[in-house]
Amino acid sequence: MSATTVAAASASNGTTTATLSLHHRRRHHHHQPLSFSQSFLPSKTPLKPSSQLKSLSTPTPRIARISSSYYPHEEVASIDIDDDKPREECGVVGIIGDPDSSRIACLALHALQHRGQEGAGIASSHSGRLLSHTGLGLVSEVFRDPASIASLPGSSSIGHVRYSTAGAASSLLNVQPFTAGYRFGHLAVAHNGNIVNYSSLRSRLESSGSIFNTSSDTEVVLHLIAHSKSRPFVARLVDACQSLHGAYSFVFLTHDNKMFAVRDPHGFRPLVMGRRRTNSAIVFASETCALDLVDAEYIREVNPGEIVEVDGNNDNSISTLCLMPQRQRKACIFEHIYFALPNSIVFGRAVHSSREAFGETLASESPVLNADVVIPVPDSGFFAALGYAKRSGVPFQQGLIRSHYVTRTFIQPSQELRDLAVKLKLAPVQGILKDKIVVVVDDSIVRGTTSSKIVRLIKNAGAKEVHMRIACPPIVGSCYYGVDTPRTEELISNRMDVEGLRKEIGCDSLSFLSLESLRRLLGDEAPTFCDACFSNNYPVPPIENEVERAAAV
Ligand SMILES: O=P(O)(O)OC[C@H]1O[C@H](OP(=O)(O)OP(=O)(O)O)[C@H](O)[C@@H]1O
Ligand SMILES: NC(=O)CC[C@H](N)C(=O)O
Ligand code: SF4
Ligand SMILES: [Mg+2]
Repeated sequence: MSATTVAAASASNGTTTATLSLHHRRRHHHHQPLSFSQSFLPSKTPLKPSSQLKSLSTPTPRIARISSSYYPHEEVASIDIDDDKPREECGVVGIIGDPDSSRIACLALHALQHRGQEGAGIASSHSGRLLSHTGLGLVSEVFRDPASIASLPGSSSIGHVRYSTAGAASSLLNVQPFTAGYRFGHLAVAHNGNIVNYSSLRSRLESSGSIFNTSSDTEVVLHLIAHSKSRPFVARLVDACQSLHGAYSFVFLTHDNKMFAVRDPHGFRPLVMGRRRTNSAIVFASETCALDLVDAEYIREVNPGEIVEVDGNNDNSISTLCLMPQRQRKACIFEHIYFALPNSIVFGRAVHSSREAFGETLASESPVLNADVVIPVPDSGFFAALGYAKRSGVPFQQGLIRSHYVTRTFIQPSQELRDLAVKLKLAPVQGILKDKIVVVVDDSIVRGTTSSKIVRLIKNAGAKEVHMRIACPPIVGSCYYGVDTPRTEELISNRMDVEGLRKEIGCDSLSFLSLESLRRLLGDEAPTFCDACFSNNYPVPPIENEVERAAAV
């Protein structure tokens, strides 16, 4: 049994009652009951679809101007959506050298929909102008009307799907790409990540005259570019990025048909580059699954600290520049655990293989004696469960069926409604579960709500014993680099030990993959991954964000 495993004293399968010796330093020990105060609504309901179409071709002011400010009346009330999960991250795309660039960008955004469901947008460069269309909701909602794509002509486009880390989730103003005018022309940006020193940068910029139009951290980069005195554009970009701390995978598009893909020196967030097989258009995307969908062959990652420039006026010529002195890569391991799609290659590794390996090791570390069946918690627990079953030799079955019409985001006010929410999303298969010793494998536990509901469902379906196995270590720290995990106090593994959590969830035993095993599985590359949400070792000190989050309580 691993050091992060605990079994119920009453478990009759041979697992022993464990005394806890967790590897992870707990900063907070609030032994309070979970507090749930949400309302039950499907995810799409609260986000009133709203969109805006705009063209930037007017004379330019001295400072950066965010075009969405032209439509302040379209701002909608801020509504808090599901806060008990790690929210996905954003997804970015860029296509240059394709006469149908906005349509291809839209397809690529569909492939990245799992990375953000709050808003979507595309900006294109056409005849010296930037055009854009952004809206709240899913890609299919924002681009439902074919006229929206038709209104974005041009051979280069960038796109974005958003899940907010800074700035109101339901504000149309915060939906990217942002387009801005300044003294050298027009510029659009799409960002995945989170700028840790955003507040101090914003204060500094405001004291020197900048007027901000959004509450998003991303906007600071446009002001920094506008303030830079360097030339050409790429030098202004370097200037701006040198002031940023934290995580950024950016795609920029200029009015004169140039595209710039940039990754922060630690390379927290993924960004890959490919080439369309049909017409050699260059494609940038957060994940390779987007390249696959638009028939682009994978070329390589944009390297940490690198700027890749593609000149659409010069036969898509590519030049690259190292952004800053080399730092150690700190790629987000949570991409492999939960966020990325299993069919993507992220940070040079196949996501499905990582998950299978996590599951296999979990099976070796935390076996369940006499288990009858291993079942995954769909969707993201699938490959870890497969790995667990393979290593343990216990049959793999689909004991929970997931509805394809229910998204990840649920808001529920009471226990009855939370149970109903899970019933809508996940249905137990009684024939597989009844009278069985069931091993349930999920990728992660954040607040513990999903796990407790699932255990109840499976027990109600007649299971004899339910053993939860989690294919990552306990999450004890918030993320400041682009994953909007709840505040530290809300993370259940920060509020109780594994035995407390097991009781809360109501299962017969509970085990997590240990941090040591996770690192061992990454081999020589382990030091090049960020695992701060498990270890509290933050590669970029999150002091400013800590202060902000505390103030926001
Ligand atoms: O402990 P919790 O706060 O409940 O959060 C953890 C759960 O949330 C995620 O699933 P989600 O339903 O978001 O997405 P999925 O369908 O892709 O697994 C994750 O896979 C866990 O199942
Ligand atoms: N998750 C993300 O990458 C979000 C990007 C940006 N920080 C925003 O809040 O819009
Ligand atoms: S803190 Fe966790 S979620 Fe955030 S970048 Fe690091 S590993 Fe990823
Ligand atoms: Mg899940």
